[in-house]
Amino acid sequence: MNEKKYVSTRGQQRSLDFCDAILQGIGSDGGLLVPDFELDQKDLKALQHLSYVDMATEIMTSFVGEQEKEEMRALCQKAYGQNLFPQEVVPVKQAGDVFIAELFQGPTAAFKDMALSLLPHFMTYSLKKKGEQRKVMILAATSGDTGKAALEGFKDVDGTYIQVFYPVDGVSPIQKQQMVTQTGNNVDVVGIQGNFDDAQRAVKQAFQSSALKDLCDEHHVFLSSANSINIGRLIPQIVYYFYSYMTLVNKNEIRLGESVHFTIPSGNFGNCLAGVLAKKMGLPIQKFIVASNKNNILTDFFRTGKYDARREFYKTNAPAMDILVSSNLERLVYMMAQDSQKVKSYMDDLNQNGVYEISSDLLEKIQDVFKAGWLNEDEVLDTIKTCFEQTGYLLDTHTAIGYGVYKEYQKTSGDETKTIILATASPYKFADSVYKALTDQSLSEYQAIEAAYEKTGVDIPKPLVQLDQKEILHQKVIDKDDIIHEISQKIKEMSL
Ligand SMILES: N[C@@H](CCOP(=O)(O)O)C(=O)O
Repeated sequence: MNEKKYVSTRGQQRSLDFCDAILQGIGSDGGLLVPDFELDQKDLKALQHLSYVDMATEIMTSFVGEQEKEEMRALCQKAYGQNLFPQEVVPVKQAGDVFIAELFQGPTAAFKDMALSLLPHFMTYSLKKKGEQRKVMILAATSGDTGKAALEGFKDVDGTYIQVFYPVDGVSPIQKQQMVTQTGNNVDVVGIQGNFDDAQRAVKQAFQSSALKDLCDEHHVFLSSANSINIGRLIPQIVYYFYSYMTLVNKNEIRLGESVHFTIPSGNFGNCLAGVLAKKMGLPIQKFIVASNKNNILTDFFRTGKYDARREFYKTNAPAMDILVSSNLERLVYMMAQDSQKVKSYMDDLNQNGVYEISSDLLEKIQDVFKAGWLNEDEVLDTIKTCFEQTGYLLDTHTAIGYGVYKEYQKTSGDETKTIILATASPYKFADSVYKALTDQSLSEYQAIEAAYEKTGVDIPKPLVQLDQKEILHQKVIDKDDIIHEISQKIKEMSL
């Protein structure tokens, strides 16, 4: 009997085992699935010298059950032990007095690869375990990085079809080119006139739509998600918290058991939530420093307890974080409050009125562990320049936000606790902004890649080399209100 069960943050979903949780992707009540069991306390000493594959195996097993450990090992080996990542899956570099965990060494040069190289294996594993005969249609909303990583992960995977929606004017030119040139016989990439929140909202609605459910049944298809709403996206992300921590231990930068801070550039909040799970599993994380761009709704939330989405949406030079409805905050509130009724009423408030406010005792608990801050676009560019000049480390626009927010925290608090910043993407994915930051000159995206390389000597990730030469295969752009229709069209085509 598998005792690792998952329930919804909103309390109205029967409990599911790991495979059903992965396949279903989201709670049937619109909530997000969370573990309904005490998380294993990991023995840090036993993890200290493990390879990435072995560490991932240990962590995954905690969420599936000991009896499936060897199967987990085989999946982790496929994801991290072959040729998708370099030998050092997550290098931890030093930039001045901070440590930077480079999560962008995978096939699409963004941290989403850390989970999306494993999620497709979870998915096929679960399809098989459940004897599922239907095809799964994976939906993803993206503000730039998830889309490409999900496409790359799921392309040509048997039994799956993937459809990605991205804001046509809301991602970097490189991110867009990565998606619209995607090959594979089961992929669909659709631009929308709208923003990420529009795409995410429609995708969430698709899961709740009884008309779509009927259509799916008729065509022997079911829906799942490649976004961090799927618990299968979060679990693999726990591993790099442990791994980067152990790298510092093994380099004698910290003692085993010493507390550290993590700084996380945040949008949909999945990256941070994985850290919260790592902390619950015994990783000595003292604080999470949550970094935002001008869409600073998370900063306001952590400072005031009020989540107010009734505000202007900005397009910024850190587009992957251009998000106002940060899905995984729901999981955090659930985990801190342990009260699904409360979560449901907050989410009802958010959906109906665009705002909710948590109780003061809950805020106090959250503020014990979370600090938050944000940078505007000029500050992002200044930070890239200063960091490069002072340390020689080249940040992308999102990681620069993490770096800048951390530096401000360090200055104002005087807190010198060792800190790891999660680097979420290669600087070359945002080359025009990065080049502008370094030189104050504007170049087109592809010229900026070359020029930034000339200036810094930082290697250009292979997947971005000659990206501009690739054939454009996906040109479709639709209105944000037509997303559900587009999904239904694809369901019909899938069974042809
Ligand atoms: N920043 C993301 C937005 C979606 O986040 P996810 O972690 O829920 O997939 C992106 O780059 O698409």
